[in-house]
Amino acid sequence: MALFHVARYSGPEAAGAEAEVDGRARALLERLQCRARERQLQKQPPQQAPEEAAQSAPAAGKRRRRPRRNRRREGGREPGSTPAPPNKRQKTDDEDEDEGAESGEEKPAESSVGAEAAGSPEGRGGPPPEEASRPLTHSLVLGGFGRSKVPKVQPFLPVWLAQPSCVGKNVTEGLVPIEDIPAVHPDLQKKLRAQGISSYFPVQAAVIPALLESTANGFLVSRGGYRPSDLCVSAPTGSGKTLAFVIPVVQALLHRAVCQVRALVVLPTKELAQQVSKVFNVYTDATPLRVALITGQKSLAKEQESLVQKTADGFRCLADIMVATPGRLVDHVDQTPGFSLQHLRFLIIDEADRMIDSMHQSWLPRVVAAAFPSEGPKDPCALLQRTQPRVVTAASMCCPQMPLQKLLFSATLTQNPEKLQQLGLYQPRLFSTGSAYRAPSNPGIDVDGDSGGKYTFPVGLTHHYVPCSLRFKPLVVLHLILEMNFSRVLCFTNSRENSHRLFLLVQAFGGVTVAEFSSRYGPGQRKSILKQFEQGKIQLLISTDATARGIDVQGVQLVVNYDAPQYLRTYVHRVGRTARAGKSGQAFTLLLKVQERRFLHMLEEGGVPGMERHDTPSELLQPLVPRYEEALSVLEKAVKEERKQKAA
Ligand SMILES: Nc1ncnc2c1ncn2[C@@H]1O[C@H](COP(=O)(O)OP(=O)(O)OP(=O)(O)O)[C@@H](O)[C@H]1O
Repeated sequence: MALFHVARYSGPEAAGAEAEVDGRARALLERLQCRARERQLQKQPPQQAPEEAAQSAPAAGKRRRRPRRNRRREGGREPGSTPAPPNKRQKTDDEDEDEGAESGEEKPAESSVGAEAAGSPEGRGGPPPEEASRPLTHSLVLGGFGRSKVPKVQPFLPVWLAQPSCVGKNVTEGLVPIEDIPAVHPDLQKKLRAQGISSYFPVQAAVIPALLESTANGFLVSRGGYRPSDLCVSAPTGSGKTLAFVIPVVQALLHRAVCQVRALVVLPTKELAQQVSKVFNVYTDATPLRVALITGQKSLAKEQESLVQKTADGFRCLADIMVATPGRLVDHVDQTPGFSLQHLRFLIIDEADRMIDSMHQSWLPRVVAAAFPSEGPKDPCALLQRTQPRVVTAASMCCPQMPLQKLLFSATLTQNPEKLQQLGLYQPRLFSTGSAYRAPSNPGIDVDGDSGGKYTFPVGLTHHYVPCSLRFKPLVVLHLILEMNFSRVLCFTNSRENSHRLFLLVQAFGGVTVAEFSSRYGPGQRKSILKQFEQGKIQLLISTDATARGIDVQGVQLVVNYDAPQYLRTYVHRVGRTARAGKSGQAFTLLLKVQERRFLHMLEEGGVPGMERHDTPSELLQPLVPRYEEALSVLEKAVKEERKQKAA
């Protein structure tokens, strides 16, 4: 820190006091310099190994929090001190918090800058408050004492992210009749009509032609031998993203000669994979194309049988399109003899932001390595031979090879370039219904690591919040369900224990057909529960976030967040189980007093349109109370019983 001591001439009348003040200033300056040296030494331990430095970074971050508390205590409250105006001070504190919450490697660097600029006076090597407040009439110390605001770092996005191809978000407007995209195969058009689909939704109208163009010359080489761009698609829940990739993939593979795994769809859950494979089955029906579902629902051996067949001269592939969860996919890459991804043309990553989060399982590098094997005998047919794509040169272009095109889909696609970089996208193109990236004013809000801008919601969805107390939360849920009398209500909790207890309580209360969906049940049971819910046999399904993403159950009219979701992305997916495909739906979130401010701010930041407050006056709840009290005692007994059984 630079400190300057400027002595000023103040006239003969001040000559007496000058010596005293000068001495005091000099002493103060010495103390400051001494503290600054000490701090410098603490900050930079000599010859610290890089690993140590990396490990010590979070600890340093923790240490920094303490001075902030001191600052709050000291700043402005000490008698005689010169505080900043209260609102301004508050704002600076919030900003520090934001910096602390920001993820990634920039965090320590940014935080330390923040600490320098806004730390406690002591922490900065400044004077203690009482000294700082004394007027220094003849000395002026320049530099470092002002609460200078650290300039915000503006995100610099690559052009493809900053300027996406815009897609209409309203699926009831801008529909494109099926016949207006003649590039889609007549057989597929027929199947679409047979499914009751007469027009493409906006995202389909944008993505299907783009994908068909990249496969216009067949799936082996793209137009002119060039490698096609990878596509990223960000569109609201229920806007028809599944068909946006199913139709072009099926069409590209329709005329394949030999069965090989050419399209691979990776999804985060078994239920979602099952749902997507069902859609593929519809559109590959009466074609030679085969779809394999690889999720671990069947034994590994059974799945192997559906993927490869041993023949006299090697192995025969049995699937053209594979729909898989990442764990089981890697099992097959490692353990299934004859399993090959060397002919993979499309890698579709659905719920891409969630899949990026699961990259620690390193499923993607394994898939890419399997698609571009570096060892083994070379295929004599040059067109089918592949090497990992590198820099495009004249030489690399002379021998065209089958590209591997990555297609990413999500309602909450990350706009964080660092996260997307992990996917190794090639000249990506983004189709988005959202507004361009807008850094939130409080990045600490969306602490799931993706603080990128706003999301778009289905137009037919209305958002409500219900202030309530912890004690009456279940009663409020019951009141909502009984009051609204919807036939399909999906209620989310934050844990399987909460789901189970609420299920037991509602069951004991009676009057509602209820079921729970969580990891307490096996895949078979979960499948059957979802089916019953879809058939309308279950009125209220209480679920963990296992059904929050992608699950497409027709006719869900109401989503209740019994436990408020912690992250905006979770909220987007949960409430997206209703108001799908242009229908209307309602979302209610129960909020405790302490949650209200943060939650409403999070939603405002995320671009949730018009959150309405829905009060449930106690007069309305009162008639339900006696039954509720009874149900509570039944729940208590049931929980005790379960504990006993567990212990036994
Ligand atoms: N063009 C269309 N016309 C009518 N209905 C359609 C059309 N396209 C898709 N649908 C229906 O819309 C519903 C939602 O589609 P889909 O599951 O693909 O949405 P999504 O965008 O993937 O949603 P999420 O982000 O929640 O996974 C499905 O029931 C599907 O059958």
